[in-house]
Amino acid sequence: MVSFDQIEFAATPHLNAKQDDFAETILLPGDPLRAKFIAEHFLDDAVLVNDVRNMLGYTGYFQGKRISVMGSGMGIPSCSIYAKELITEYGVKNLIRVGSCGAVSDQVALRDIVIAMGASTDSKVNRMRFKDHDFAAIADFKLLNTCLTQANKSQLAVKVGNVFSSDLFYTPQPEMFELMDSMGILGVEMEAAGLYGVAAEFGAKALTILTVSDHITQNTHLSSEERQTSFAEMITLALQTTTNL
Ligand SMILES: O=P(O)(O)O[C@H]1O[C@H](CO)[C@@H](O)[C@H]1O
Ligand SMILES: O=c1cc[nH]c(=O)[nH]1
Repeated sequence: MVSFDQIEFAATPHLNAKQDDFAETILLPGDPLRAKFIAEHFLDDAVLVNDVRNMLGYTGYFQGKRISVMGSGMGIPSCSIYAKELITEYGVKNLIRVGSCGAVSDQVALRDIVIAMGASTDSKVNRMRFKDHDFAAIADFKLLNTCLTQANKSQLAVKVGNVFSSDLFYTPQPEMFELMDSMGILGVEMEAAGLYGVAAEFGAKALTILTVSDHITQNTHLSSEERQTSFAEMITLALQTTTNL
């Protein structure tokens, strides 16, 4: 029987891209089909660089700058695997999540763009990496500042603040939504706190930009087709941000 150590991976257990296939900056949507959509509609000369588990990853150019985009999967464990391998095995330095989220506040509406300055969570991952203490999972200031400057320049309204990264999409604690609203949570999603923890642990910069696809407390939703295709403003904001890094 062949042991795990004896298996020769093309690159990592989860990525079959060649050493310099990824750019220094990568956009990370949860959905690999959103990565394909971004590559096909927003990048020039995009080539597929990863297809392990159909977690499609591409590298191309935006306004002449080399940029990658890849799905990260759903949830902190999946996103953490890809973020860690991209940083430590491929030298990726800037990771920008472009995701969807649910809103819990009447001050936040469907299609709003939320930038996660920080991410609260019910996940234990950052306590695992921080000796059981509370680690403040925050965006990299340079990425955040560059993104906000770009949003202002584009006259694009964004909401900036705290989000909640949940381990369970189907939560057994719906009473949390009211508390989240009262504590200023702008959106509920499933990766930001983990992505920020991985970036801190392995020395990279990370930012999360979200589009509100569901209003949890108002029970309104974008269709799945809209979720995949209607995030143009957020994607453009993320890509324009990368040109100023
Ligand atoms: O649209 P994405 O980026 O996948 O983000 C959100 O959507 C998924 C849940 O439907 C979770 O991954 C959550 O974080
Ligand atoms: O995690 C998520 C993502 C989108 N919408 C939600 O309600 N939750």
